[in-house]
Amino acid sequence: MARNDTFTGSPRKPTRPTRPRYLPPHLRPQNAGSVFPDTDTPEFTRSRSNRFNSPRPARPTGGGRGRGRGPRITVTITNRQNANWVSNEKFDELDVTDDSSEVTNGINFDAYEDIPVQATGENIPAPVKAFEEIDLGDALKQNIKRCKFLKPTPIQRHAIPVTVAGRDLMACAQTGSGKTAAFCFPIIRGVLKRRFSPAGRGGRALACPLALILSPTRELSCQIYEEAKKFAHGTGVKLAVAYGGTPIAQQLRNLEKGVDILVATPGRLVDMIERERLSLRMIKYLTLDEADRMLDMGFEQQIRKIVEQMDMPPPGRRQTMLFSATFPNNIQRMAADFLSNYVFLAIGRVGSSTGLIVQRVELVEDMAKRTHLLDLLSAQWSNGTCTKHALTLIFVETKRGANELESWLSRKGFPAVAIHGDKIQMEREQALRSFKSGATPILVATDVASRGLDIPHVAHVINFDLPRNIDDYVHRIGRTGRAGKCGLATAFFSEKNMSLAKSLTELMMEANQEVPSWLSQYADAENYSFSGGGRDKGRFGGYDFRKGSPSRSESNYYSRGSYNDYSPVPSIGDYHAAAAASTSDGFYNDHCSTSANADYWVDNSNASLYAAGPHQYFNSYETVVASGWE
Ligand SMILES: Nc1ncnc2c1ncn2[C@@H]1O[C@H](COP(=O)(O)OP(=O)(O)OP(=O)(O)O)[C@@H](O)[C@H]1O
Repeated sequence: MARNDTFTGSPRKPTRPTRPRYLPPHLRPQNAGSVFPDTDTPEFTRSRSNRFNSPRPARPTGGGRGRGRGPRITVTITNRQNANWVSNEKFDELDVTDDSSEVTNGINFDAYEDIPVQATGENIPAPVKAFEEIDLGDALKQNIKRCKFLKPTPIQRHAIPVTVAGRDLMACAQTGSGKTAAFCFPIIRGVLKRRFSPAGRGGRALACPLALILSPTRELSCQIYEEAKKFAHGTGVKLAVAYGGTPIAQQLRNLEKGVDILVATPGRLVDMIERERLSLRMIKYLTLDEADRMLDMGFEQQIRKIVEQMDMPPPGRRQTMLFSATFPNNIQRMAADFLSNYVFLAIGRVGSSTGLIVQRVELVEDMAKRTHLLDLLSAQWSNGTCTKHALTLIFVETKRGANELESWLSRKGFPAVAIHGDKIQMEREQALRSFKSGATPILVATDVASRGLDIPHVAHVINFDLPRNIDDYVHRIGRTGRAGKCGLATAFFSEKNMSLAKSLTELMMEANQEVPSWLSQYADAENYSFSGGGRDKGRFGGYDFRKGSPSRSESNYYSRGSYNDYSPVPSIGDYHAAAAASTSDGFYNDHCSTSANADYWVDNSNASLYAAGPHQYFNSYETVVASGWE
């Protein structure tokens, strides 16, 4: 924090000595005392210290603190006697952006109609076009309006009717496309309908929630909890969150107060069950967010224990929802154990890397990465595109690497903070807060921050070290380009990453990105050697593994947003399968026409971004920031 105090010129006393900041000669502007001169202004200092000193926004403005994208507006409440005032006031405390301009500015809902959708399973409930079409209850609907969710996103349009109808679901949709609400709304609705049932709920010492939402990281669990709290505001539905790294006592006390919906990470959940403070016997709704991660080798045992070996009702007696942006076939197969007569939904164009994210891959030797990063950040700075409203998230491979890069960047005058699994929870939370607020506009992270986190204003994701697995890449770059906004992702590709060349090339091609010729050559070479890190055939957005390779006759429906449109618009899975089988049923042609219509949920005002060639790199970046983020 001391470093950031220096950077912003905050009058607060630093808690530890300020590090001297070196400014490389090539970065020295004529009269700058900071690498980020705009944040040195008294105005920024003032607003930042306000934010830190007061945990809540000043009233009677309606502007929330947090997750907003774009400038906030001040809503003056003219009638404080209004019956809604108290309720609205409390809602504001829940970190809701009250920027009425942002929804229409940032998200182009018209582009929804072009989204390719695949749904398989028996008797699939029809999708809806508006939240009003679903019986969600008045209180929940009011909260949806307060959140400025004017229209459901494609995953919400298709998934909510399925789960409201009581069906199990395996859903695959692009990063940042609104999956959280897609599982929260039906759960809250269901809990509201059930919670007054006379069935015993355990009593004070034993908490028996009706719904359990599991996620792989503490930060993601907290985020889902905060989001669900907004949706459940004023409904009487009780929520609690349980995650490791913090004392369990307070979390147990919260459970004692009663809990309908519990959001948890697996480890802490098991701990609570083993202490006999929590029982899963009343669970009616089970959600695994980032389900493929939850069922991969790292978590599978724990999840099986929770779902199969504790007292949770079996499939059929509970409703199970699995959500992710990626769903490899082997994981789908395993996940099927947890489901009963489920609907499979794949929503999104190709790959989970939406056209919203401009992807760049640069060939950089390991030894040269730091210099290259410095050049990149310097260029951003000179373009004014590394500010509190255009954050940069840098992924590295190891915890040690994260610490080292954080220190090095700070020494070079770039305010950075690191997050990784070896930091204590308080440090992790502080780092994230500082990054989100823009006080520290660069976050260096391991994969602990790669999934699910919805941080407004992340304009640039840099894969300083590429991950080993293409799915991790998809999730990492998905921290930008969210909710209809544009973003930029840059990857440093070195010799170590050869095994990723093929899958990366495929992914970029699918997302209409410019693939450097050297990368294509590596990908070709990889074809002749091995295919480690490659994608399963027909995987993302993929097809239901129960059906094998997709074909028109097998699938229940393919559509572009409209349920009645049965035209076979393929997803990436279809694309691969079609390529592999050289089918003649028009997949390729259809795919091409889909590609031409590439803008899923795209802010069309950023069209120039997509036309930008390699030499327009920073110009295009500027476009992202100018029109997409601020
Ligand atoms: N219907 C909607 N209208 C407007 N904004 C929405 C809507 N649904 C979701 N959002 C916003 O979109 C953003 C991304 O949503 P969310 O975090 O649920 O994405 P996700 O699909 O879970 O992403 P990831 O795959 O990275 O976990 C959030 O800020 C959320 O508030």
